Amino acid sequence: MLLVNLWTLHRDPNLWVDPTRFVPERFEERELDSEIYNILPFGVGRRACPGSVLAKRFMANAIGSLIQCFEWERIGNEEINMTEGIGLTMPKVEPLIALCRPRQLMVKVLSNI
Ligand code: HEM
Repeated sequence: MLLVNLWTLHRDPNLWVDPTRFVPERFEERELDSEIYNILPFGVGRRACPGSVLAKRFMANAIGSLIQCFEWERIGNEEINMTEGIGLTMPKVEPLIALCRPRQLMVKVLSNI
């Protein structure tokens, strides 16, 4: 069995400028499905994730809905500690606590669900 270390690949300073900085703009210029093998969130080849198309669509919908339907605020002003904890889903050592409230336009919609 061959396991590819995606964690290291996605943080390799030879492949990424300032790899641990959150810079979503770095993906603007290209498609994730391109032939460039320095980002493989869904694996590659015959055993690659069969749910990748669903996941990408769903993520855009989920994040879009969270932003469209709710106002988000941080609690506190201190810098967010991004240190990674141990676990399969990469938890943060310090959980991020945020406050959300439905946007005025959404109160009626959400109270009917
Ligand atoms: C953000 C969401 C997701 C990520 C990052 C992700 C990532 C991955 C990765 C890295 C693999 C291993 C690929 C390999 O072995 O090279 C995998 C396998 C798999 N994923 Fe996903 N996945 C996601 C969502 C989904 C969804 C929504 C489904 C199903 C609806 C799904 C179903 C599967 C299955 C069945 C496999 C095993 C494929 C095999 O071993 O042949 N995944 N996924």
